[in-house]
Amino acid sequence: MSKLLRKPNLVETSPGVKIVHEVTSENSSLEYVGMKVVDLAPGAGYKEELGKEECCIVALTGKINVTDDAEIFENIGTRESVFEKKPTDSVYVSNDRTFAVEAVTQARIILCYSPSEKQLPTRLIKAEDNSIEHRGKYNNKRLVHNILPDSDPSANSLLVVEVYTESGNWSSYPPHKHDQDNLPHESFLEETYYHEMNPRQGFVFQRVYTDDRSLDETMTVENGDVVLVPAGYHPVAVPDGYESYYLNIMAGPKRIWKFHNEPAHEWILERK
Ligand SMILES: O=C(O)C[C@@H](O)[C@H](O)C(=O)CO
Repeated sequence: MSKLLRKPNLVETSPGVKIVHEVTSENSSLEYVGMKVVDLAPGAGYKEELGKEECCIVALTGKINVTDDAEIFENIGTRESVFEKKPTDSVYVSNDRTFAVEAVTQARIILCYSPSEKQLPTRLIKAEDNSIEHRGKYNNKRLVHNILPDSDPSANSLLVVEVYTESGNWSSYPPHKHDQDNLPHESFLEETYYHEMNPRQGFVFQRVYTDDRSLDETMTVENGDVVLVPAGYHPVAVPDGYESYYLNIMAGPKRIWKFHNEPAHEWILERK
């Protein structure tokens, strides 16, 4: 059984609140990245007291209200399905604060965590604040919504991004890694992938492998699955007929996304 692939496992913790995924430093090998995927029925509430970790609350689908006890952000969230392919709203909350989320409509939220010591202001990251990128050509085309890129100083460690890969295309490709603290050449960042497919019965393949192949897993990933990337290259291949969406959370000792392409496959980028 794969150590890196997590299937949705819905646990109802209170009426209308279902934890779909929970990745922590206790139940995984990750030290810098944690995540929760939470489903909320209309009117249901989820509250958390953060310790020494920061959190980015992504309104993946549906509408929610979010408060950190000082500010309230009402009716945030922009889409019913991620495949509407429009950016959504998120809220950054710093360590040692409390936050509460209330669902206005049926909602799925993703809570992205990383260890953090220094308090920063709570921030509403509006959908229109996301920078949008179209990357790649031929069968390497993808659409990116940058929620918390390294150019945005709102967080201490967290980097959060959404990626759409077209049918029959590849992403995180040519294969790249960021598992060495060796700037300016490469940064060390752990990563998680939360995947969805359209139509939902689709699947993608994701390979996670290191140069020495001490880690080398190729996974069949289905709708709602999470893949952990503690180290190594992590390309995604999408079959014909299906579109892929994933949300990446990255964090490490330095908040810089500097990746290293696998030299054998870098020529992909040189094509005219
Ligand atoms: O551009 C892409 O294909 C997306 C990836 O860069 C993805 O966000 C990732 O692997 C980050 O390290």
